[in-house]
Amino acid sequence: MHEFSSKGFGRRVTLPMSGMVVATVFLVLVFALISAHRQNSLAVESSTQLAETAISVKEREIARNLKDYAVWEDAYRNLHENLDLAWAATDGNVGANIYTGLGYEMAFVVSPEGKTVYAVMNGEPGAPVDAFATIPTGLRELVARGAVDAEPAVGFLRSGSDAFLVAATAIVLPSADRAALPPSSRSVLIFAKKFDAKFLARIGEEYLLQNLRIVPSATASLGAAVPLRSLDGADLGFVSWSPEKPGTDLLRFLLPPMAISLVAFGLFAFLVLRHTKRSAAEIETSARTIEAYARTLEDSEARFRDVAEASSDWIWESDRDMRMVYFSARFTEVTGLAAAGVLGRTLEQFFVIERADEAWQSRAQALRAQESFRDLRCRYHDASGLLRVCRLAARPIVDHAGSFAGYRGTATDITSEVEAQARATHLALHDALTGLPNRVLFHQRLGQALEADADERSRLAVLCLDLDHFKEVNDTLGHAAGDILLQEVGQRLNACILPSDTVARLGGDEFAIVQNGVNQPLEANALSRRILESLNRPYMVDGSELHVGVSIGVAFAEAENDGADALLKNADIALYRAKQSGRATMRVFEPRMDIELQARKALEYDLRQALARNQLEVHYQPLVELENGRIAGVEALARWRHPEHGLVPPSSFIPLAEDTGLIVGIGEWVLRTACAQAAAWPELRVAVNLSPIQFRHSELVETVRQVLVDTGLAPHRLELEITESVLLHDAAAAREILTALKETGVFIVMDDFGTGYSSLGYLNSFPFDKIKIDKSFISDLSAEKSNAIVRSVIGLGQSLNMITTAEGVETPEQVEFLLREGCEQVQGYHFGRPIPADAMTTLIGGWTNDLGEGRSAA
Ligand SMILES: Nc1nc2c(ncn2[C@@H]2O[C@H](COP(=O)(O)O[C@H]3[C@@H](O)[C@H](n4cnc5c(=O)[nH]c(N)nc54)O[C@@H]3COP(=O)(O)O)[C@@H](O)[C@H]2O)c(=O)[nH]1
Repeated sequence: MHEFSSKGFGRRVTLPMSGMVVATVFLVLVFALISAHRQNSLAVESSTQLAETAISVKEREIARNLKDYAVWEDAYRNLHENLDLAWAATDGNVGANIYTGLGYEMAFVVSPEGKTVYAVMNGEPGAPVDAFATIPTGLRELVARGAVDAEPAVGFLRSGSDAFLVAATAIVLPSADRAALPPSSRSVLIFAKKFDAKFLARIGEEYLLQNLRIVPSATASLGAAVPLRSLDGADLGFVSWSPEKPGTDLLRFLLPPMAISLVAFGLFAFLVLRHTKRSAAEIETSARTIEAYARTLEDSEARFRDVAEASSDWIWESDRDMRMVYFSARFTEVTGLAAAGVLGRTLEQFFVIERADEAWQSRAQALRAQESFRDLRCRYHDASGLLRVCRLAARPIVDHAGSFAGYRGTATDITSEVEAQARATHLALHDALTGLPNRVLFHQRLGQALEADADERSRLAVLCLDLDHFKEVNDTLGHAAGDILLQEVGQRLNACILPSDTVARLGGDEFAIVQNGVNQPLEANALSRRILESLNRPYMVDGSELHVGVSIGVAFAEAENDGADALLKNADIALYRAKQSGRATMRVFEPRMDIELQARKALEYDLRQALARNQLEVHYQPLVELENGRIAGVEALARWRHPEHGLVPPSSFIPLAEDTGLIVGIGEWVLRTACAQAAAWPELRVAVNLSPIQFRHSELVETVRQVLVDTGLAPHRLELEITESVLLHDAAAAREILTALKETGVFIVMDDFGTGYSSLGYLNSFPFDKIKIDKSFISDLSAEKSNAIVRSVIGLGQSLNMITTAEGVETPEQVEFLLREGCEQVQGYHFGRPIPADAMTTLIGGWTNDLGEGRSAA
């Protein structure tokens, strides 16, 4: 495209125009100046001629006047033949009148002998003046010529510093033949006119020559001059004047209006140019805009081409019958299909509209109504036969008549997007570790199931599952092993359910199942049994055989229950109850469970306040040496004096304290209180129970050490009772802690021996000082089996050099049996119930050695 610019316009139009204007002005000026100069020159020329004429006239005039006096008979008689001065001067014939009348300053009569015989100087006749002395140069030659010439000889001669126009001629009779007269016989009359300022002024007036004057040189001329030369060629100066200057006058006349016209023209030209320039600039702007539009259009087309070819979209067109008539090149690149093979097929033959698309109906309607549509999701088969997903958008093509002529639109292959979306949805709804539905999907499924009618709802059961001892697997074998275990659990659960059921991992070791059973609650029971049986089977993880059970809580949907959350909560309460019931079991939700749970929560709340409000107490139960009946020590047992419920036994709040972690604070408080109390008693030992939770607490050893220091109790007077469960968790760590505790000097007691695994290995490999036989064996001593167990434990203690204590001794028969079997210590109601510290202080003071009487402390 031709570039149009205001600069270019300036170069092409403004400058030539300005040049022409300047050239015109210059030419007019030059012509005016030349013309003025020529006119001035002509004026000088003509005034010079005039000046020359004037001089010539004055020459002729002096010659004529001279001749009038010289060619006169009276003059011949009185000035030549006889010199009659009276005639000349007195009579005034050739006297003062020469000056006053004719204006000649000098008049001389020179005799034939060349002598000045008469002179009139400035109107004074008869002055003895020698003409040749007055006019020393050139006069003789002039006189000589005048003497012979028919006409007076005229010329300019200098007298002093003045120039004179001098004329000389012979005095003759008018009738005389000059040629016949010898020159030597002639007297000559001379007139001289001084060329002074006055004379020149008069000439100037006559001949209109301004400022006529004599100047010494041409350079001093007033503008025009003619030289004055004497007859001998001597320089007498110049007659100069101020010639008229019509050219200059003309210029003076012309230049101002011309200048004004020029300025006006220049201004006009400037305005025209400026306007033109502005117009040019506007045109240029327009041209640029058009150019920019054109470029934008080109860019847009290029962009469209690039986008069309570079994007995954392809462009398609259909005719009014929806038959495909055009595909862009991208179509083949994306689908692998040849456009020719598809052209001619209808839109709906190639694209299958996805009816699952939420808004598909309105979009499909728009398509049929020949309106614009977008986001119409379709499927199609690519060249390899794979089903792919694309999104269509199109606008109707309208022909010149305004009728629908087909569609033009884009198709975007969104297969990857849809797949990614599906993956994301799966991830959002499934547990990454097990692949099971997660809590979100579980809620969706449960919600959907609950939307069914009352009949179907009554078949619905929710099972909440929690693995038993999973935390221990995680803690001992690490999280990787825990993950493998969870995956295995997921697979086993999946194997237990029916396809209509949903099993989900809610988090950690919690799972849940939505079961659709025709015969509820039978089917839920059956499923629970299957799960208990399946999950109880050992797991092989990293070459180790692991055992984890599962606790199950089941809740059934009521015809009008409160929804998914309520159902799940009920199942969770039932699960809690299953856990409380010793794990590895199932419980079905009952409404009272909820009440109990609420009560437990209230209790938990109160327990949190108990320590701060001094509601806890320590009671002491004596430990008696069976052989001599003396009190060997006391067991410190926690009590909670609740403001409303009265004295709460530890069995009601210790498990709660353990579940909530409050046991750490409570346990330390019991330890400190018991040690402080024991320090006040004589050489009695005090036994304090350590919860497994306390045992796992990292600061246990330090706490014990510090309490002993603080209370001043000798370490050997403190017995710490632990149960087997402490050892189960992490045997190595337990050994380390027990050893550290042992090093402080305290006694370590194995409590409730016989209730757990009762591994003899524990007794051997851990530093126990005492074994306490659980009261369940003592109360059952009538049974043969219990007898045997108690006997063997006593024997074991003896062989391991450990003290054996039997707890829960209530009858003399039991005492007798234990005495017989060699049991060293006893504890039980037979000897005394747990009592407050004051009562124990009193009891210790009054205690006798009377075993036979079996006095009770309670
Ligand atoms: N971690 C802690 N545990 C504690 C603490 N205080 C108590 N406990 C544990 O609570 C359980 C129940 O204790 P308690 O209700 O005090 O019962 C003790 C005795 O009263 C009871 N006992 C004693 N003699 C008899 C008897 O002849 N018959 C009978 N039925 N019961 C009797 O036995 C309990 C003491 O048992 P043990 O600890 O195994 O020696 C109990 O397990 C306590 O350990 C505490 O501060 N921390």
